[in-house]
Amino acid sequence: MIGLYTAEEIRAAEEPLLAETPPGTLMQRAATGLATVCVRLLHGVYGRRVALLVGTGNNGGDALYAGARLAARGARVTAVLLDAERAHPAGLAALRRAGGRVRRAEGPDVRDLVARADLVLDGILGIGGSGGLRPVAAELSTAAAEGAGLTVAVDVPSGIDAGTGAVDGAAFPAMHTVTFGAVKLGLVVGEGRAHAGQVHLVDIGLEPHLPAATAHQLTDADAAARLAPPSATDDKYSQGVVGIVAGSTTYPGAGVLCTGAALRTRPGLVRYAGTAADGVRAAWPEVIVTDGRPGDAGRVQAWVVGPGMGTDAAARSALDEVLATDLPVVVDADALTLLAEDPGPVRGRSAPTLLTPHDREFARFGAEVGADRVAAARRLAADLGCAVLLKGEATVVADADGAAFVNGTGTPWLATAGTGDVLSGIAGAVLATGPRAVEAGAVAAHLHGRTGQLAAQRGPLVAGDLVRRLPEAVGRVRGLRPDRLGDSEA
Ligand SMILES: NC(=O)C1=CN([C@@H]2O[C@H](COP(=O)(O)OP(=O)(O)OC[C@H]3O[C@@H](n4cnc5c(N)ncnc54)[C@H](OP(=O)(O)O)[C@@H]3O)[C@@H](O)[C@H]2O)[C@@H](O)CC1
Ligand SMILES: [K+]
Repeated sequence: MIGLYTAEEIRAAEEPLLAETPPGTLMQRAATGLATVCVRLLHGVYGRRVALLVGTGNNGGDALYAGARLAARGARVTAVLLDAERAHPAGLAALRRAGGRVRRAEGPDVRDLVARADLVLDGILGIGGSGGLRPVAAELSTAAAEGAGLTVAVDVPSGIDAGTGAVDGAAFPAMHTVTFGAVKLGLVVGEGRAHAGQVHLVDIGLEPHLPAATAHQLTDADAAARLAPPSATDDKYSQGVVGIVAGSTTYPGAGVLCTGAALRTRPGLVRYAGTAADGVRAAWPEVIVTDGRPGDAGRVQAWVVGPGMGTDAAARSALDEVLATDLPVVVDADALTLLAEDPGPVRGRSAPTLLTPHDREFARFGAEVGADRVAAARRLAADLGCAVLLKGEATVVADADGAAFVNGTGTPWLATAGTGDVLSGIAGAVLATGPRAVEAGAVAAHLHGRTGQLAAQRGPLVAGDLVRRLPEAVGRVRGLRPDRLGDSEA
């Protein structure tokens, strides 16, 4: 798992490291790592035009020292100082010694210089910044974005809140972010994610001083650990039997997609109860189907309730029946609308419970999501005493105790009808294997995103494509190559 940290946690970890290393060591480590990534991204630097946007803090110092290294290798480097009197003096001297030039941000033609650069390094603000970019910095960031060159943020894209990903006003739009010591939470969630682009982590020796992270991102290996193949002793009942309460005569598709997703994720046994029974039976002959109540479906290890089920009295009664069991439950879509009216049945549960709202469903529980998506998910989870999966380009999953995951595999192609039904089916299949609800949500979001990426390789995707590609996506997450059989992997 990749630990995700706030600016305060990073600062606290830096303190002892600064005390035990000679002055300037950490900045040199940061600048060296930064320059190395830039050389790689530029495929060589000789003769390339590099513009450094330099603020008043150590973030600007990093940019100046990295610029000095690039200048020493033959790049044509110009530092653009946002406040000429307060730029990092030693960094400035190093850049000049290496042959770099220096300009004031307000100077004539600076905008053109930035727009024409092959590489623009954003050293305006790091983790010491607060609020959005001031006007001149904002204008130069726009010039960088409109230019043809690479945009690379130093540590964090200036103008984003490193701890939350919130953007208050303007922020630097980076294609890449080279971050030091540990991945900041704000680089992977909310608006910060879009501004950070691809994140590169540079080791500056911080790791031994970092606290245990309270927020994480899963890797494929982490997700694979929850998607293990059945063992030789497994039978159809022992792999986690999932029960699906979804779809209706009006919306049979939601039942078909949700059931199919559960089946394709964990095909041991899936049961279905609801009024889309005919559609589900026709689409998935492998599923045990009843058009009765959840209790008529037979024994399960986890329930998924909600997609397309409607919000009438029968739906409420089915939801209450499922929540009254002592089994793990995924609550999605229409069931969330019903639950928001009276969340009582969730508050009293002790079995793992995962709510999977999008922003509008989230707001029905009493408060808008706002710019800090991790805090919002944690708040609702703590309030209801269950896990909350808040959908988004970077889906956040939080538990009542504050443990949180930010998904790294999302793709905008997933913003299409029915993909949520697929996600809840996957989550139910994972939840039936026995993890904590927050972990099941994180694994489901990871697999759902990977499946979306896979399906989108062939162009626009629809939710049914996800269901079809799920087995291959599970294999890929587990490290299987599509052209090799599982038994040849050893
Ligand atoms: N510590 C370490 O060991 C290491 C740190 N490292 C690096 O240092 C970075 C942190 O450096 P930092 O603390 O100097 O803060 P930083 O983010 O550069 O900027 C603060 C300055 O900006 C100003 N300012 C604030 N908001 C503003 C705004 N909206 N618009 C305009 N200005 C604004 C504020 O001044 P103010 O104007 O508020 O008086 C202040 O002067 C970190 O991200 C990493 O890159 C690495 O080298 C590794 C080792
Ligand atoms: K920056």
